[in-house]
Amino acid sequence: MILTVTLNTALDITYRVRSLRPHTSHRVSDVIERPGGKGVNVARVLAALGHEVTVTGFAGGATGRAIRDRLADTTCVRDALVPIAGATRRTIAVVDELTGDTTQLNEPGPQISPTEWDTFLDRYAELLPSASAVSLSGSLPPGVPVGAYAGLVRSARTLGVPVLLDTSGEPLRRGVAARPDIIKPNADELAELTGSHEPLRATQDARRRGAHAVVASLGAEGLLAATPEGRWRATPPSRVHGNPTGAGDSAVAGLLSGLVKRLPWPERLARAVALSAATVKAPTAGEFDAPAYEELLGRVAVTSEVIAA
Ligand SMILES: O=P(O)(O)OC[C@H]1O[C@](O)(CO)[C@@H](O)[C@H]1O
Repeated sequence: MILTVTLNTALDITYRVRSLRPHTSHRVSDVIERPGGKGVNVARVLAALGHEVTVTGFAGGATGRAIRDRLADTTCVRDALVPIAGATRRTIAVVDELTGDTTQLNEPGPQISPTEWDTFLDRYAELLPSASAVSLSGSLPPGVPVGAYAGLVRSARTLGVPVLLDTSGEPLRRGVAARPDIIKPNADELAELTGSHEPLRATQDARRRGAHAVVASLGAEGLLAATPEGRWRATPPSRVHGNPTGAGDSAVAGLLSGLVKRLPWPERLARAVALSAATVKAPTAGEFDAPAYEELLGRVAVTSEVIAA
């Protein structure tokens, strides 16, 4: 099975409004709720691709219950979330129907006690030996140590389980130093990590800091990868309009799926870009449009990248 870790799970709420304008009140035309947090989205996409997935992290309160009830209905996804006293957060994505733009509001998440953190570490240690790969995704809720991902990366590497890290800021900086197999920062996260706003050089720099492979998500421009086997750029055939929430998580699912199937890097990247674009096309955060994925897959351009001297 593939293990996805979401320490800060969320009940993702998507609101559609006619036109979003600050300092005014809005009538919401449509509300959709779904289990979220980055690793939960990764799990859902992996399951849709036919993989067996186990989800771990924390869940509590009515929001946590809602997530667990929905996960129970998701084929191929096993719930191994650790119960907590606090309540799982909500995130709100507001979709502006006129422009198609999305505004995202993410709550910080519940306080995690030292005992709850220890319980999670025991659960992770139990699950790791049967995982073919693990993803560590998203922000850390209050109370979880800032070096948490670094420790989780080290445990996976000790057991020889390939580990992908998708986070930001100091948890990313420390996690990279623990030498994960793959990181998937967006352009801002990569620039913050390396101090470089030139993505190709920044991906190389992130590798020098410890990541074996770096796959940067560059929005509409697709993915840029620096790996031990080479450097590639993977671009969707045309600009896709829609809700980008969860597009990065779908890219992570594509990379993990390709990893466990031992596909060559260019094929992994093509899948990741097609899944990401098909997620933007789907109306709800964290879902992908399956026919669009099949159609886009053959039309993603993957080209080798050379760094100018
Ligand atoms: O953990 P964060 O970085 O706050 O991200 C969480 C959010 O990101 C998303 O996964 C989209 O990538 C949403 O589902 C939402 O839950």
